[in-house]
Amino acid sequence: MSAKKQARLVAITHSTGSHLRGWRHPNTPARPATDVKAFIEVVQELERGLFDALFLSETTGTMPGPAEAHQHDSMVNESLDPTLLLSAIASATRHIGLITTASTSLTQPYSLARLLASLDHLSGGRAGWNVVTSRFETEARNFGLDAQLLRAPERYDVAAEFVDVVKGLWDSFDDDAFVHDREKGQVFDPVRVQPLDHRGRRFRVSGSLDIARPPQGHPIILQAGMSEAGRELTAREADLALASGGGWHAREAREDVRRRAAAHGRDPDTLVVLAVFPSVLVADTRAEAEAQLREFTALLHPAERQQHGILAGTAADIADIIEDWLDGDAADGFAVGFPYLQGPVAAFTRLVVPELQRRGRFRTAYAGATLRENLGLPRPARRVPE
Ligand SMILES: Cc1cc2nc3c(=O)[nH]c(=O)nc-3n(C[C@H](O)[C@H](O)[C@H](O)COP(=O)(O)O)c2cc1C
Repeated sequence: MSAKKQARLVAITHSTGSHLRGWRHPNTPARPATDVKAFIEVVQELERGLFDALFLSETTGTMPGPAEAHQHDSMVNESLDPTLLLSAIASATRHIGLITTASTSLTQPYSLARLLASLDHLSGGRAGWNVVTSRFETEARNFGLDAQLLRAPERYDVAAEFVDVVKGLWDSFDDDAFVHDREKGQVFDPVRVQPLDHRGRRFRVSGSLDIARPPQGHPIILQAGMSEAGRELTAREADLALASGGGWHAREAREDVRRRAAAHGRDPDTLVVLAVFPSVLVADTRAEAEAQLREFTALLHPAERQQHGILAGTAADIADIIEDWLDGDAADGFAVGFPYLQGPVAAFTRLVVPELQRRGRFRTAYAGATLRENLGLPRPARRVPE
C-alpha cells in the first residue's frame, strides 16, 4: 500500500488573527498590530508545531467606504508592512517559511525582486510571495492610479509579465557567480552574470539584480485568485495555490489548476494546492470548543453571528476533515487561520499536530533547510535569456 499522504500546513493570519473581531478578544494584546514581540511568540509556537510557513496577507491601504463603516475592524485599518515584519520574524525563527504579500499592480518588478531576494537571503531560504493584483479602488487611489486600470483580467496580464520579470531578475547571476576571490581581487565572475533586457507591454527592465541568486533559486510563489485569469497565472508560475470554499470547491479548483499546469508542460505535483480553513478553534472536548466559540461569537455584531465562518471542534474532528480532504484529493495541505492568536494557535499545535502525526499525516521534524525543501518542491534551474 502506498504511504499516506501528509498534510502541508500554512498559517494564514494577521497579527490580530484572521477574524475582523479578533482584536476584541481579551487574550489579544492591547496594541496587536504593532506588538511585534507578542506576534513573534505566536510564530515561534507555529514553528514548534512544525508549520511549513506563516503567510501574511495585506491590502495596501484601508478598505473602501467611510471610516465609520470600518471603525470596528483592526485587521483592515492597522497593519505593519508584511515584508518588514517577516524580516524581524526571520531573525527570531529558524525553520518556518515566511510568505509575504505584494501587489503586481502597485509595485515595480525590480524593487519587488530585490525585496524578496533579500528576505530569502536573510532568512536562509524561507521566503515566499503571495502575488496579488489588488482589487480595491482605495488601493489604486493611494498610488495615483485610475481604478479602471485595475480590472481583471487585464490586471492578471500585468501580473504575468511582472512575475516573469521578477524571476528573470532572480536569475541575473549563476548560483556560484559570486566567488569573492581575494587573491585575484574578483567579487563575481562576469561570465556568470546575464543582465535582463526586458521590453514588454507594461514593463521595461534592463540590468541585473544587485544580489546573488536567492538560496531557493526562486522564493516560493503563492497565488490565491481563482478566476479564469488567476488560475492561468497559478498554473504557469505558482508553487502554492489557495483554494477557498468547501471540499467540493477545493477539489474542483485543485483538479483544474493541476490540469492547466500539465498543459503548460509542468509536472502538476510541483503545484501544491492548499484548502483554506479561515478560522479554527480547537479544544480538548467538543463542549469546550463550543464554549470558546460562544465566547467569541458574543464579541460579534448580531448581524455577523450567522456567518462567523469558524470551524470549532476537537483535534479528532479537525484531523478527520483533514484526512478526508487529503484522501479525496481536495487538497495537498491547508491554510489555517485562527480567529485570534493567543490561545488557539497553542491549542492547535498541542492537540491537532500530534493527532495528525499519530495518524501519519504530518511530519515529526522539519526535513529541509528551505521552505522549498520542506514543501517537497524542486529548486528551479536558472533560466538564461536567449
Ligand atoms: C485566502 C485568500 C487570501 C488572500 N489574500 C490576499 C491579500 O493578502 N491581498 C490581496 O490583495 N488579495 C488577497 N486575496 C485575493 C486574491 O488574490 C484574489 O484577488 C481574489 O481571490 C479574487 O480572485 P480573482 O482575482 O482571481 O478574481 C486573497 C484571497 C484568498 C482566497
